[in-house]
Amino acid sequence: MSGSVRVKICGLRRPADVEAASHAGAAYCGFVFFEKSPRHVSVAQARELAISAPPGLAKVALVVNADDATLDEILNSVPLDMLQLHGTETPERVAEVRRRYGLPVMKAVGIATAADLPQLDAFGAVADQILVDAKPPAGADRPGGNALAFDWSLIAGRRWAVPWMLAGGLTPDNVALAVQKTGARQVDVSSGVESAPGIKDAAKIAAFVAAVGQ
Ligand SMILES: O=C(O)c1ccccc1NCC(=O)[C@H](O)[C@H](O)COP(=O)(O)O
Repeated sequence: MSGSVRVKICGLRRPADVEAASHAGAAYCGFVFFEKSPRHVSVAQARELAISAPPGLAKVALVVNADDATLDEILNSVPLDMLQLHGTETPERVAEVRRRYGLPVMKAVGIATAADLPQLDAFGAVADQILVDAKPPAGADRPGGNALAFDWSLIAGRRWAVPWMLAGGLTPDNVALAVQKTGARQVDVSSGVESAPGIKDAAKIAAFVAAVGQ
């Protein structure tokens, strides 16, 4: 188990990944609906993965600027516990998605400098959770999952109105320090538990969750 710090393993693509996340003691698993990502899953794949998830492992759909038709298609097929909005969605859109689907919504906010921090307050006022992630590097072809950490001292000691998760470049080797420096009670990882982009590694997942619990 991960002590009192909850872990989300994002970008799962195979039933064995779901099993590995659950076995390690993760609290959440994430499915990426973004075609340019090496972690992209179809609605049919996500349905199979979600159905295989045991009770206690919350299933999160990660979408990027998804319209209602896309969300309808996902939610009509895939049993989910949370939506993660990882694009340039506005606070108004976050509120609209919460109202329309009745599921908790986590909004990802990219951080690079102190100038990005007010976004956390803005989304903390409308979302159920916020994901405090690294801002993607210039020219990146995806808005997250870039194995990039931000300066954790920017958020040390800060708190928001809703629960939050730390993400961005976390690995089994640095996650304990990240938790210590930021006070995070939830962490999210994708690249740091892979053997290659899009290929989750069960041993790294287990090592990550164990490192969080130390
Ligand atoms: O993982 C992707 O490919 C991805 C694509 C589009 C939007 C978000 C994406 N990933 C987000 C995450 O998996 C994490 O929530 C977060 O960004 C941390 O990723 P990493 O630095 O790889 O651990």
